[in-house]
Amino acid sequence: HGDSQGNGFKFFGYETWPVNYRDLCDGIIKNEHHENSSLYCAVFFMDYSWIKVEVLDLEIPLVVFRDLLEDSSVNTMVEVITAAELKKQSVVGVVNSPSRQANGSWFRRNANNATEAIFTRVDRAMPNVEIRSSEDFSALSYHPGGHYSPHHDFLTYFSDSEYDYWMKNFGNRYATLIVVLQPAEKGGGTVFPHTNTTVRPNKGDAFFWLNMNEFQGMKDRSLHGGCPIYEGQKLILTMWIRIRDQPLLLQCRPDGSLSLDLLLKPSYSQQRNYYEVPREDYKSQPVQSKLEKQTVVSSVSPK
Ligand SMILES: O=C(O)CCC(=O)C(=O)O
Ligand SMILES: [Fe+2]
Repeated sequence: HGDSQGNGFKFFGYETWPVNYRDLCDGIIKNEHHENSSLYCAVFFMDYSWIKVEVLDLEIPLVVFRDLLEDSSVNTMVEVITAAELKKQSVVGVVNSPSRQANGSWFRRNANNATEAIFTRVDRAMPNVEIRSSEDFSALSYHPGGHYSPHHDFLTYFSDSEYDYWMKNFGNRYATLIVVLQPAEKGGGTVFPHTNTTVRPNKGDAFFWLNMNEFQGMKDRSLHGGCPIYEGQKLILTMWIRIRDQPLLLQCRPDGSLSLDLLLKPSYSQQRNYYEVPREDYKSQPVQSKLEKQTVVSSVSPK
């Protein structure tokens, strides 16, 4: 850590990065550190294969899925993106913004064998996240000098009249999943400044976090940015997952916090909607006299 690999490297949009955030980006060196150390790891068996999850932040939460994808689907996806015509990406309608320098293209989940394989694998890894509520895959390519300054994926509108198709039908951006197809040679992590964390996973890994709090407002702590690329090309797939039909936020504890079990131990809770126990079911149980005075506080009423 404390590496100065970014020293002296000026890029278009340099000034959109607070110095301490850029320093946080530069603390990560390829093949030396993947990212700041994990809090803990979990492994579960799903559909005949192991899923490995590491927790980097409990509060957002931010998790990394290791070796999620097979090389073959990653390689095919890289070929597809390389052959596609990529467009300069914009921020809130502004093309060539100093806050975002990347090229990209959208891919439907059933666009080709690779997108289908990736979608299916992500679905297996997160059975309690409804990824059918997500926008198309956003394939992004960053070259040296490319970056995306720290921002929130949660969208802010000033009135309902500004809502687009996604907002009207699927609501706001509840969570984000990023699939790493190819890390840059130098630079190009993803920084979460409020957690002091830079994620810089390897080919075939993916990471996931929530952009919304339990009141479905913006989660400040989800602030993140695509660190500047110093060498090589970074290729990722971003999946912005909308709030429609999501079980995780409904399963709040009394203090409003989120149970990570649905992410880390989903095989215990196989069925997607296992938490939706109607209150009536509790009432119809014969109540033993000893328990009579107790109130059921754990049931969550379906919305
Ligand atoms: O490039 C990155 O690491 C971050 C990309 C990002 O923030 C986004 O696509 O919303
Ligand atoms: Fe983002």
